[in-house]
Formats: sequence, C-alpha cells, structure tokens
Amino acid sequence: MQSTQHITIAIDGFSSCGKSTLAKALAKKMNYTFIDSGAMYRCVALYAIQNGCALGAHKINLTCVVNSLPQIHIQFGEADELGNRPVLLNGEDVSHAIRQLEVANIVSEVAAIREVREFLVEQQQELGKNGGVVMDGRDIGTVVFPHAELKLFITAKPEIRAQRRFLELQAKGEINSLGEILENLKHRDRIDSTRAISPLTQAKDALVVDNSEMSETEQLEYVMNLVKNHTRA
Ligand SMILES: Nc1ncnc2c1ncn2[C@@H]1O[C@H](COP(=O)(O)OP(=O)(O)OP(=O)(O)O)[C@@H](O)[C@H]1O
Ligand SMILES: Nc1ccn([C@@H]2O[C@H](COP(=O)(O)O)[C@@H](O)[C@H]2O)c(=O)n1
Repeated sequence: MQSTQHITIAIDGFSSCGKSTLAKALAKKMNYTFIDSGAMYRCVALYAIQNGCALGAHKINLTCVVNSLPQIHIQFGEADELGNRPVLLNGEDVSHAIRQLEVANIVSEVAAIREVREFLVEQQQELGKNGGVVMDGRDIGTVVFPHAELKLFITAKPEIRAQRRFLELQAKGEINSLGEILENLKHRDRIDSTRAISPLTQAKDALVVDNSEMSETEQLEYVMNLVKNHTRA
C-alpha cells in the first residue's frame, strides 16, 4: 500500500456543495493540513468592501481591487478540535465576516481578476508545497495542484445546496431568504464556470461525488474509501 502520509488531495466543485466540510473532516481524519482557498478570495472581497472598491452587488472597481493587493496579508490559524481554522486578514480574525452574503455577492467578480488569481494561486502553492494537504476550491485540481494524487469534484442539486446554506446562516442568526441564497449560488456558479481565467471545470482525472443524498458522515466515509482504494498499490 502506497503511503498516504504526504499526498495532495484537491477538492473542487460548485458553491456550497460541502467542499470545505468534507476537506476539513478529511484533513482531520488523515492528520493533514486543511486549506480553504475560497476563504482567501473572500478575504480579498472583504478588503475590497472595506476599502471602497465595491460598487454594490456584483459590481467592483477592478483597478481599486488590483491596487489593494499589496496591502492584503492572509493567514490561517491553528485548527480547533473541529478542524476549523481561523482566517486572518491583516492580523484580524475575519472567519465570520467573510461568510456574509455581502461578500458572497462580489467574490466571484473579484476572483475573475487575473491579478487576484495570480496573487492567491502563488500563496496556495506555497502553502501546499510539502503535501499532506487537503485544499478545496474551484481550480485546485486543474491549476493550483494539477499533479495532485487525488482529485475530487463535488456536486449536489442547487436547491439542496441552498437549503443547507440557509440553515447554516439561520443558525448564525443571519436572516436571508432561501431565494436570495439560491440566486447567489447560481450566480457564482455561472461566473465561476464561465470566466476566462481558470474557470471551474472538472479535472479529467477527478472522481465525481454527488452528495445530494449523503449526510456529512456518509460523504466522509464514502471519500475515505476512495482515498483507501486510490492509494492501494
Ligand atoms: N452532505 C451534507 N449533508 C448536509 N449538509 C451538508 C453536507 N455537506 C455540507 N453540508 C452543509 O452545507 C453547508 C455548505 O457546506 P460547505 O461550506 O462545506 O460548502 P462549500 O462547498 O465549501 O461552500 P462554499 O463554496 O460556498 O464555500 C454547510 O452548512 C455544511 O454544514
Ligand atoms: N480556488 C478557488 C476558490 C474560490 N474561488 C472563488 O471564491 C468564491 C468563494 O469561494 P467559496 O469556496 O468560499 O465559496 C467562489 O465562488 C469563487 O468565485 C475561486 O475562484 N477559486
């Protein structure tokens, strides 16, 4: 059996389909490092909002965002017992702030900017250079780690994804309508899949997992079996 100690696991897929939940649980189980690349794009989007580069839902001042990049410093803190890693933007914990719908409403526009992608992809490659990492996002198996030993492409029905996100935000006391959330998911999927640079696509060698009918525990079990089969010599 090939050692699973230092492989790279790339998880890509649509918005809110459970990529981070899976990546976090997998990393915890395998004692790997979990990196949520989407959180990094969300940090740039949050910084853009805080510094006047956002012009309303789905609208940004591109030059303003690009000029901000040298001022943006993103770090991940140590994982807690659940595997959650605090996200630090210029030293401040923004783990909660980056999940707000206001950020989600411009993040795909921010992520479509070439300079933003170059800025973050370089950092993601550095963070994962030693392997033993589970990174989730949109271009991990295609661009960030095209040689990852295991690539997963996660999907679930849009209505199910929206409902899950709705419940998550509701539990945090954030009141958004289900329709608004569904619209945001569809919008992000469309922008992410059609942008010119590094669009969301399934890597040729990715294994597809539709978790519409799976619980979080079931999806982890299912993927752990894939990991075992995949790494068996
Ligand atoms: N298999 C599942 N069954 C039920 N709920 C799930 C499942 N997987 C994830 N969830 C829940 O769905 C929500 C979205 O999951 P998560 O944040 O992991 O998705 P994501 O793909 O990383 O999202 P995004 O791309 O928007 O960051 C969370 O509330 C999570 O707890
Ligand atoms: N590798 C990635 C990761 C994310 N994005 C963009 O960021 C948005 C937010 O990501 P979440 O995973 O937190 O939902 C996402 O909609 C993409 O626009 C990306 O481009 N590449």
